[in-house]
This record gives sequence, C-alpha cells and structure tokens, in this order.
Amino acid sequence: MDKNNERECNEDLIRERRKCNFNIEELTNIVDGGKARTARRREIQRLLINDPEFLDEIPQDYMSHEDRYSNELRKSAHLMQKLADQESGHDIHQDIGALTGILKDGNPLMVHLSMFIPAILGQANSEQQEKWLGRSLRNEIIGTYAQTELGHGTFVRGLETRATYDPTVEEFVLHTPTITATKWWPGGLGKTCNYCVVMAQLYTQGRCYGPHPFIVQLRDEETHRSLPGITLGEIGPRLGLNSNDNGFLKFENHRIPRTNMLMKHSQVLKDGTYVKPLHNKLSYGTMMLVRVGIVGACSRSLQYAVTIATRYSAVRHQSEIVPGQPEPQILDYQTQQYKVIPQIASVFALIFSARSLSKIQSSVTAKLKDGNTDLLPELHSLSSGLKALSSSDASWGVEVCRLACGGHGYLASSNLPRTYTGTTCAITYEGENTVLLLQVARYLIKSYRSIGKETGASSVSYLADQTSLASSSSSFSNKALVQAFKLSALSLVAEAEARLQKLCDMGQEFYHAWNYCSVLLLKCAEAHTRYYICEKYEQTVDSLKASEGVKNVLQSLCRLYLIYHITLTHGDFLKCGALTPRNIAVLEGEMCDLLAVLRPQAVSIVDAFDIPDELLGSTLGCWDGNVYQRLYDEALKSPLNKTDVPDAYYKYLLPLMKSSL
Ligand SMILES: CCCCCCCCCC/C=C\CCCC(=O)SCCNC(=O)CCNC(=O)[C@H](O)C(C)(C)COP(=O)(O)OP(=O)(O)OC[C@H]1O[C@@H](n2cnc3c(N)ncnc32)[C@H](O)[C@@H]1OP(=O)(O)O
Ligand SMILES: Cc1cc2nc3c(=O)[nH]c(=O)nc-3n(C[C@H](O)[C@H](O)[C@H](O)COP(=O)(O)OP(=O)(O)OC[C@H]3O[C@@H](n4cnc5c(N)ncnc54)[C@H](O)[C@@H]3O)c2cc1C
Repeated sequence: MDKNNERECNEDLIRERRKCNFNIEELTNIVDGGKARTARRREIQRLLINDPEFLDEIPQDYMSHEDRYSNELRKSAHLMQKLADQESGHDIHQDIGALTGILKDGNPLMVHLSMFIPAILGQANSEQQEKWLGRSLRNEIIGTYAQTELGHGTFVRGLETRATYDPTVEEFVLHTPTITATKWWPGGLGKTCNYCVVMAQLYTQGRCYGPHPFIVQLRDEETHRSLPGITLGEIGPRLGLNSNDNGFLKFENHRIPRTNMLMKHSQVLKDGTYVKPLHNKLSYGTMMLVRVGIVGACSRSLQYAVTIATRYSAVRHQSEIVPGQPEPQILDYQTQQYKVIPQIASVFALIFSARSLSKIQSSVTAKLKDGNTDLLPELHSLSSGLKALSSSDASWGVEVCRLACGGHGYLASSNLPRTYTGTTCAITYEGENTVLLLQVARYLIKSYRSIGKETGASSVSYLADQTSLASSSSSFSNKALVQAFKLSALSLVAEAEARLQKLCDMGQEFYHAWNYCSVLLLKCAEAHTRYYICEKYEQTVDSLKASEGVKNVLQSLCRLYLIYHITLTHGDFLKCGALTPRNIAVLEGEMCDLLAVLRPQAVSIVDAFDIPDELLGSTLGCWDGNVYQRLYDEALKSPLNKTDVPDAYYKYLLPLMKSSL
C-alpha cells in the first residue's frame, strides 16, 4: 500500500492524519528503540512480506487441524531458512519482535527459538554448547522445553519425571513413573522436535536433588521416528495457537549419557557426586529469561489490537451525538475514546518497562558471570511481576479493542480473536500469573521485614520510606501521581505484613497465615509492579530528548495512564490517604480532558507503530480504511459460499422440512 497515495484512502482517515501535530517517524523510532532498530525491523519485514511463501492458499480458519500444522510448519521452516541466510552478526532474539504477525497462530518452531536455544545458552557448559548450540542455531536439530507435566505445571518442585544416575555405565535413566508424570504442553513436542530440554528430578547416590535440566534426543535424526523408550504425541485443539503441535512425552527407563545433564550451574561427577550450584534457583533461569521477553511480546500484541480498533473507530459511523445530524465517527464518543486511548497509553507503559527490565537482566547476567547472585531475587521478582501485569493488561486491552469494534470485532477476519487467544495464553504459560504475583509478594514481605539491611535491590528500596505514609500531596504533577502509586503500594505491603504478623501472633503457622492473606498479598504485588511501571513511564518520558510535538503526545499518554490506573483502583489511594475523594473527582475530570486532547492524534499515534497491513492481517485495521469491501471479500472466501445450496441441506434440512408433510 502506498501511504502517500491519499486517493485510495478512506476520507475519514485522510482527515485524521491531517490533524497530526507530531513527527510520526520520530515516534516510530522511540517505539522501536532507535533509528537503527527501526531500519532493521523494516528490513526484516520487507523481506518477509514480499515473499509469496508466506501466503496462505486459503485462510487458516478453513483448514483442517493437520493442514494448519503443516502449513505453519512450512512457513516456519522457510522463515528460519531466510533468517539463517541473512548476513551474520544479528542476534536472532533481538529480531523476534519484527516477526510478529508473519506466523499466525502459534508456530511449531517458536519454543525452539524462544526456550530451547536459550536453555542451551543459559544452562549448558562450554563443552555442551560446543556440541549442541551450533547445531540448534543452524536448525540441524530442533528442540523444545519440556517441563510441565499432566499433574504439575506451577509447582516445579513437584515434578515427577525422574533422572536417576547409574555410575556403573555413567548414564541417567529417564523415567515417567505415573500418568501424572507425563510431560504435557511443550510447544513443538508432538511432531516437530527431535530433541528437548527435559526438567526432571535428579537422583544420585540415593538422594533427590530437585528439578534439573537434561538434553534428550527424542527422534531418530534420519527417520524422525521416536526413539525406543519414548512415547510422543500431540495434545489436541486449544483455545488458540492451534497451528502449534503442543505435545506429550513419556519415558520408559530411557538412558542418556551423564554428559547430557546441562552442567553450567550444577554437576554430577562420574562417580555420582553432586556439585551444587551457586544459587539453587539457577536451573529456573530459562523461565526467567522468557518472562522478560514476554513483556515486550505483550506490548506488540496490544499495538496490533489498538491499531485495528483505532483505525476502525475513525472509519466507523454510527448513531448520533447531535440529534438529526450525520452519524459521527464512533471515535467521537467519549466512551469509545475511553476504550481505545488508554490502550494506546498502555503500549508505551509496556515498552518502557520492558526496556528497563531488559537492562536489569543484562546487568544481573553480567554479575552472574562473576559468580555474584545477589540481585537474582530482585530480577525474579521484577520479571515475575512484569510478566504478570503485562500479560493481563495486554489480554484485557486486546479484548477491549475487540469490544470497541462491535460485531465485526468478533469476526476472525478482524484478527482480533486470534490476537486475543495469542495473548491470553501468556497469563498462564511461563508461570501462571497469580502464582508469579505471590512470588513478588513473598519478596515484598521479606524486603519489608529486612528494612535497614542493605540489599542493593532498588525496586523495593521505597519500602523503607515510612515517612511518606503520612503525607498526601496537594500537587498533581506526574511525579506527584507516581508518588501516590508508591504510597498506595507501601501502605498495602504494610497492611499485609501487619495482618500476617497478627495471625502469627494469634498462633497460626506462617504458611496458613500466608494463604489466609493471599488476596491482599496479590494486591500488594500488583500495586508494587504498577508503581514500577508508572515510575519508569514518567522517568522515561521526562528524560526523553524529543521534539516538542512528540514529547507532548507522550506526556499526555503518560498522564492518562497514571490517572486511568488511579481511577481503576481508587479505593487503595483513598484508603491510605494518598489522595482524597475530591482529588479523585478532579482527576476523573482531567482524564476526560486528556481523552479529548489525544483523540485527534490517535490515528497518527497508531500509525507510528508502523505495522504493515500484511502483518496486521485485519479487515478492520488496514491502513487505507477500506473496511467494508475487505469484510465482504473475506466473507466470499468461506467454503460454504462455493455453492448456493450446500450438501448438508439435502442431507439434514430437507428431510426435516419435509418430515411433517
Ligand atoms: C529469548 C526471548 C524470547 C522472547 C519471546 C517471548 C514469547 C515467548 C513465547 C513462548 C511460548 C510459549 C512458552 C511457554 C513455555 C512454558 O510455559 S515453560 C513452563 C513454565 N513454567 C513455569 O513458569 C512454572 C512456574 N513455577 C515456578 O517458576 C516455580 O515453581 C515457583 C517460582 C512458583 C516456585 O518455585 P519453588 O522452587 O517452589 O520456590 P519457592 O519455595 O516458592 O521459593 C524459594 C525461593 O526461591 C526463590 N525463587 C524462585 N524462583 C526463582 C528464580 N527463578 N530466581 C531466583 N529466585 C527464585 C523464591 O523467591 C524464594 O526465595 P526466598 O526463599 O523467599 O528468599
Ligand atoms: C499455550 C501454552 C503453551 C505452553 N507451553 C509450554 C512449554 O513449551 N513447555 C512447558 O513445559 N510448559 C508449557 N505450558 C504449560 C504452562 O507453563 C503451565 O500450564 C503453567 O505453568 C501453569 O501451570 P498449570 O497448568 O499446572 O496450572 P495450575 O498450577 O494447575 O493452575 C490452576 C489454578 O491453580 C492456582 N494455583 C496453583 N498453585 C497455586 C499457588 N501456589 N497459590 C495460589 N494459587 C495457585 C492457579 O493460580 C490457577 O488459578 C504451556 C501452556 C500453555 C497454555
């Protein structure tokens, strides 16, 4: 689509774009993380969208279960080949964002890229990397990450798969002792992968040392047949991601060499002696890494959904605001603005916190190389909290965007249903959100109780700021609003700690008290993580070197985000005295003013997300706004429209209609 050719574009969208008062390209660079990143993303996307191999012969929704898998595997394999053919020197994981939308519904090689290779990088020692990293990067072997079992996903310590060391032949025996020990869910496990990283309980010298990672060959490298002692299969249709072959796996006393235990952090020596790691949760490192990646991935899903909803809201006319006047664009309704524009604001919140988290991860990783694990708990807490809030915010945001598109948003061709199912899964996988938030709460309570001890963990240093509890601010600057979030989080943590202590003082065991307070603890974790996001948003926008137009837009979006979230949880702000009822009323009024300020810029802001139509894949969100023709053309692709009278009519309807004659 030629974006300079206004003749092909919907009139409303032309008018919207003429209202733009900032530099779109500059905002695009901010979204991408710099000019060079924008250029790289566009280069990759051009390479993909001009390639006919990525086209589907018929829309996926009309394909059989097998054809969907096969079609997506064809495209995934082609994509991997294309990326491998690219000039070297690029980190494929940096480029993952650029691929959003090219593979439509959970591709079979995703976990190879996002977990198997990272597991080798993070858990294998240098000899093991020598053996498996190059081969997996060259796609000579394809792997997955097999941790979850039928009986246990959340509680990793409860996994039942065993890896028992046999020193006489220097091998581990992998075994699935019960039906509940069957590995269940791993992406690509069913039919695609020939290797995997398996998390299994390590037994040596008669003792269990807990879950550890092992690399296991699953299928013959020539015939692709499952190896003896291994049962593999696919788990069946899911809410979404149905082009993937999420699988199951059972071991029947399957033997692997000792050197297949991934030994970067802990080892089993030839005689069976166990050498423990520097920190006993280092074997959970792959999960932590992916949690960080999920924050960025969620921001991208939301960019897709809100681009669709915003453009559609500009094109769609319905009802009337002024009686008897022409039907307005639905974007003119304040309630529609309230659905869509906070989601735009949310995109930037997620982008900026993903970037901040990623920096922290790099510095923790660098420290780990020197054997320093001090900041691992801080990274665990932040990555857990941000994974949880980003996935729930984005899922809710995508759903709101679908609702904002009325009936047409329910159509597969809008691409909103698939965007939703592809986002909401992140609430569950890589650590179910409630469970991760309770990990954050655990860290908060522990940090609160150790106030005064220097831990170097900056995200919780505010818990020591007891004086702020008594002070409510009369100023309404963005910084002051962030302070209000801080106060709310601090007061919730203080309340939860006091409640826990009271129950313990009354004679309850700590773990029962914990369970009894866990709804409140969840709120603490959410408030703490929200405060983190708000603080990063405010700081990033404040310190940004940008033109006035871009800065104004981002300031307004940031302010909208802060006020929107205050209004959603205003009870917490009132309860701790951070804000008064009057303050809340004033802020609610200001939120509506901000919606009005941002409304004329909304289409241009989503244009700055710069998502090509071919990747957006939506009848409602296309750049030219030619919505109705696209809806009609897509409907014509339904196989039911191949004939006027379907066979089913003769088989079922006709006999029914004639039965009473
Ligand atoms: C490379 C970038 C790619 C980006 C791409 C993004 C898109 C990705 C698409 C991928 C597609 C699909 C992927 C899906 C894959 C999966 O789902 S894999 C399976 C994931 N499973 C889980 O996440 C399980 C969740 N459960 C857990 O993590 C643990 O069981 C849990 C942390 C909940 C508890 O562990 P326990 O061992 O029971 O620990 P506790 O007793 O609760 O706590 C003891 C202390 O340990 C601390 N802890 C826990 N985890 C960590 C950690 N990772 N690091 C550091 N510390 C940790 C905990 O805080 C306790 O500390 P304390 O004693 O309080 O001081
Ligand atoms: C699309 C998809 C892809 C996946 N891919 C992979 C993969 O590649 N590899 C892999 O190994 N796994 C994979 N998984 C599995 C995934 O990691 C698990 O489903 C996830 O970790 C949740 O575990 P669970 O299913 O055991 O849920 P459960 O833990 O059984 O959760 C059920 C309910 O119990 C609650 N609950 C559980 N424990 C607690 C607690 N301690 N405190 C309070 N509430 C609790 C939860 O909050 C939830 O409401 C995938 C899952 C999905 C949906």
